Amino acid sequence: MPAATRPNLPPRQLSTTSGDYCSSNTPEIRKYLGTYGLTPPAVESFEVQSQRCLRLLAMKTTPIEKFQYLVHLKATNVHLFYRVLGENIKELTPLIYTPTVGEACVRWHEIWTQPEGMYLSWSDRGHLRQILDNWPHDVDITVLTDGSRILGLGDLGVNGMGIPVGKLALYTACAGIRPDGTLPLCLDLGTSNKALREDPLYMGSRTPKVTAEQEKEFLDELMAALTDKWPSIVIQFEDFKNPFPAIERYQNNYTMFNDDVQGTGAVIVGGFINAIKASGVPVKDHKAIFLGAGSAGVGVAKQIVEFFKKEGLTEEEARRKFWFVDSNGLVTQDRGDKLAEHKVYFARDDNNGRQYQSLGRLIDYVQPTILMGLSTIGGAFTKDILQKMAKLNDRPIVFPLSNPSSKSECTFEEAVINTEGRCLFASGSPFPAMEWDGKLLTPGQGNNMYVFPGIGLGAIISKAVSVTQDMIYASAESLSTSLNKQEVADGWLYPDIRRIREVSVVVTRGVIRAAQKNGVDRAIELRELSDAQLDSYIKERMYDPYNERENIGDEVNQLIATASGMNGHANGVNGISAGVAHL
Ligand SMILES: NC(=O)c1ccc[n+]([C@@H]2O[C@H](COP(=O)([O-])OP(=O)(O)OC[C@H]3O[C@@H](n4cnc5c(N)ncnc54)[C@H](O)[C@@H]3O)[C@@H](O)[C@H]2O)c1
Ligand SMILES: O=C(O)C[C@H](O)C(=O)O
Ligand SMILES: [Mg+2]
Repeated sequence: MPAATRPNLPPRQLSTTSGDYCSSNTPEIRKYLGTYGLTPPAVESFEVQSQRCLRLLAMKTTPIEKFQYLVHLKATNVHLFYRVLGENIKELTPLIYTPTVGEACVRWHEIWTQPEGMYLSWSDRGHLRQILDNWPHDVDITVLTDGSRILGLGDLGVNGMGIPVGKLALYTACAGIRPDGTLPLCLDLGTSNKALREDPLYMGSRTPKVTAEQEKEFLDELMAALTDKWPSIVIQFEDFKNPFPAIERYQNNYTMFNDDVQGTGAVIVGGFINAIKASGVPVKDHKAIFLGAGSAGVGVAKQIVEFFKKEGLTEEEARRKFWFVDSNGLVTQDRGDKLAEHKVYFARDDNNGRQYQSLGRLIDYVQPTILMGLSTIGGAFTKDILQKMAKLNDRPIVFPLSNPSSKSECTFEEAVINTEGRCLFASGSPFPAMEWDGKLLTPGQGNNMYVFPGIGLGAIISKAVSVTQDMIYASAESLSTSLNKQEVADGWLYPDIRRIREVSVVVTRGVIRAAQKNGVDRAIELRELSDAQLDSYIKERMYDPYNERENIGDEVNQLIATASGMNGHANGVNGISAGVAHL
């Protein structure tokens, strides 16, 4: 076949990142692009490409090398990346997200190779709206961090960019938000991490973190700029050290939510509802100890209060079911230190002057049915602690939720062994299944990845003006109903992550219905749809990498179609795309 020139086509800059050299491009596409002869001759199917990706991945020996390969794949062939991810979601999520993303953030300044997302610095204030014009796409959703509390790893400054990037990849993989509708955003407001500031490879401002007041001023400008540029944008706050003022400050005026407080609260309630059922203990008899009284711990407890209220408890009865422990011991009203505002609601006043410093002693005193960990203290649920829980309860509820794995309060194996296989378990980071007493036990993963994609998609599709408490709670309830018969029969607390796209549809529907109930939806035509119709509507709007051409881009399709005397897309042109969508 003669190598073709590019008849009737304007000059085009070829690019390695837009699929111009993709091995699935047919000879016709290669000719039109002028890449004929510049790639190996085979025209490859997705299966073959995928096989190569998985082999390449298997050749990488460390999680961080695998992470880097996947970053490269996303940058060079985005649809292939999402196909491979979608088909191997259980295996690959721990590589692009928690726990590997934790190590990637710690080493971001060493492993960075290519730009992803946007960085906005303190010195940019006054110009944020202008800078947003540099972003080349229309944005549906952004994940925003200042890097100040990355997982349980502390302040990592602009190294925290890995988190918005990872979360948004899950928005696409789990809820089908178009990749080019996502904006990872990292604020460069200085960092309290002295070692990073002094590291020659660090890529952020080498100044201490700005004050809380200055950060508010910056965020006020940013929220206005984002919404001016993209009026329907959904803004997710992530991994801020002190996120409490942000929710109160912005939730009524912007479509925003804080994933660590609200998303985490919802995902834990979702699994918790199932754990309570499985425990056999009536709601009124449960008592919970929380190790860690930070944004996530208090966020989770507040959502559980809502659940207890729906189950018939008064707010006062619900509130009194919690005992919080922070780095100074049991959170009480008479502890002698000034409690942070968010802890006051749960501070105990019935401790008779006793200040419990040790978790073990507190367990003896409270006799809890539930033990939650959001403390960032890896291994805090020791053998002794777990055995106490097992002695007190037939089915102790044990949720070590801190991330990444190294910060988990215990592993699944430790929990199973020390409770003789009886615990109802969910952890923030993934752990492998294990055999116990001839049975395969599978751990639940209580990670906000089960809900944030559906909260975001629900807010986008309903065009919500704000994200209400009812929308958050609806995501939890919907999640708890999304298990199939087999998962329920097997005693799982969360659905199989391999079904995450189906689960996200259920969560999205619940979120949209709650937006409608609260009257914050602007897409009011959706109110008329039945649940089945709404589900179809949601699915139709979800990005599906199998329906995308192999990265040849609309521009090239258009040119091919035009050159062939056809209108619109290249579907059917000389068989060019006949197979492309399903190669
Ligand atoms: N599973 C999930 O989906 C999920 C979601 C959000 C956060 N998290 C994890 O939860 C953890 C906490 O996040 P956060 O935003 O609340 O952080 P935070 O910094 O606001 O809170 C940490 C809390 O732990 C307490 N703490 C620290 N050392 C302690 C000790 N030795 N004993 C008892 N308490 C101690 C602190 O006093 C504070 O109350 C992180 O590891 C994060 O990765 C998990
Ligand atoms: O990022 C995660 O895996 C969950 C959560 O948002 C966290 O901060 O730990
Ligand atoms: Mg987080």
